[in-house]
This record gives sequence, C-alpha cells and structure tokens, in this order.
Amino acid sequence: MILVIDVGNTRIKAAVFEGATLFEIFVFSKIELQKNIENILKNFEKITDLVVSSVGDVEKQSFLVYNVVLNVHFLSHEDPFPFQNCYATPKTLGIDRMILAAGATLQFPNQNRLVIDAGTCVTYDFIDEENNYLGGAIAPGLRLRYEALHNFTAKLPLLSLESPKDFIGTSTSESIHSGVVNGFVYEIDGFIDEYKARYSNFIIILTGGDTDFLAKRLKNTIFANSNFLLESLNQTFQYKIKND
Ligand SMILES: Nc1ncnc2c1ncn2[C@@H]1O[C@H](COP(=O)(O)OP(=O)(O)O)[C@@H](O)[C@H]1O
Ligand SMILES: CC(C)(COP(=O)(O)O)[C@@H](O)C(=O)NCCC(=O)O
Ligand SMILES: [K+]
Repeated sequence: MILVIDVGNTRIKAAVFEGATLFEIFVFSKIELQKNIENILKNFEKITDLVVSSVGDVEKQSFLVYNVVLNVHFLSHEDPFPFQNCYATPKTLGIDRMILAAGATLQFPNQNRLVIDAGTCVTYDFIDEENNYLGGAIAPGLRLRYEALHNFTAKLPLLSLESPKDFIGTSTSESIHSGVVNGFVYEIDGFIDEYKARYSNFIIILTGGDTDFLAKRLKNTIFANSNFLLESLNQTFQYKIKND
C-alpha cells in the first residue's frame, strides 16, 4: 500500500492506493500535515511507501521523519517519465505539471491530450500523440483572482466564489463575480479554442480544486476528474518502479 501526497500552493491532498485501487482521499492544510499523516498511517497499517510531489513550501524534513517506518520518495524531474520533455527549461517545470502529463500519457495512449489544472494557479499542459510534452500556460486561479482584486486596490472587497447572475454586473459585487468567474470561463474556453485551431483532435482533462465549479460552465466537452493528480501520482510512481 502506498500513500501519495500532493503539496499544492493552497492545500495538501493525499490518497492511499493499493495497485490501481484508491482507498481514501484526504485534504488538509500545511499546519495539519503531521497530524494527518499519523492518522492515515494508524488507519492503514499496510502502507510501506510515501510518495511526495511538492510545489509548495513544506520542508522535506516534514516527510523524511517517516523514513524510519516507510520508504519516502520525492518525485522530481530526474525520475523517468513516459513522455519526451520539450520544455525549454525542463528543470523549472513544476513537478505537479510533469505528473499530470505522465498521468495523461499513461491513461490516454496514442492521442493528443490537454490537461487543465484549476488550482491556486490554472495550468495548461499539452502532450501530443507522439508523447512529446510541449508546454502550456500558467495563469492566476479563481481564488487568486478574487484575492488580487482586493489586495491590489483600495476599494474592492474580498469576496468568496459565487456564480454571477449575468455578464453585466449591476453592483460592485456582481461586477467582481462577473469579472472573475465569467472572465475565467471565457479564458479557459478561449485557450481550448486556440488548441482546437492547431490540433484537430485531442482529449481534455480538467482537474484541481475548482473542477466541479468549472465543469458545468465550460462550453467545451471535458473529462472532469478532481482526483486526476493523485491518480497520476500513483501511476508515475508505478512507472518509476518499472523503469528506474
Ligand atoms: N476548501 C477549500 N479551500 C481552499 N480552496 C478551495 C476549497 N474548495 C475549493 N477551493 C478552490 O480550489 C482552488 C485551489 O485548488 P487546489 O487544487 O487545492 O490548489 P493547489 O493544488 O494549488 O493547492 C482555489 O482556487 C479555490 O477556489
Ligand atoms: C505553476 C505552479 C505554481 C502551479 O502550482 P499549483 O497551482 O498547482 O499550486 C507550479 O506548477 C510551479 O511552481 N511551476 C513551476 C514553473 C513551471 O511549471 O514552468
Ligand atoms: K495548478
């Protein structure tokens, strides 16, 4: 049994797998890390390996303390991946994006794939049918847009995510919701349309904390799976064991 942990910039997500079977998912904050790992290890005594993907600012030591009872693995760009990395700066490519690309390559063979991860940032990653990872885009995520409007102005309040009533906002709050939510949705659909203009055929995987909110609002057909990164982490680790 393995415990996979994805440290993002907002939250930590963890999952217990045995082979391809997912047993349970846990979502928590950085300060609750130790308490959660200890609980998980107590409930799943068969866990032998801890597999970590981190783009957040959690110290490696927070995981290395478990080295006495578990094999601790930090995935990095030096591990084997099932695609050709064509990024001009492969060492600065986020490990979360590499794992998403690996999951897309392994789960959807012989086709073009676009992965959209709507987390703290929204990231786009494209892997063509010959398994070349081409790159994509990084933009502020949904929550970040609300926070940026508040933090960088004198007058705008900090609002929580809400569906705009219309694209014409008739108050300060409605204008903010329209700008953030509609703007985000138009942007994602706009990106998808650009990819469609260049590639006749590809599948789209949507993941990240805003998956469910976005899935029903996009005009394009997508495969929505908020657990895609955790599943991909498990698959990338299995791939590493076979190919190291
Ligand atoms: N309970 C929650 N706490 C924080 N963000 C949440 C929560 N539920 C949904 N979200 C949304 O999830 C996004 C963060 O997604 P997530 O995948 O957790 O990010 P990351 O992987 O970067 O840590 C935010 O934009 C926010 O709108
Ligand atoms: C773009 C990211 C900040 C996204 O992080 P997330 O929203 O998943 O927390 C992360 O993938 C990262 O730090 N990337 C490094 C730069 C790059 O991928 O080119
Ligand atoms: K992301």
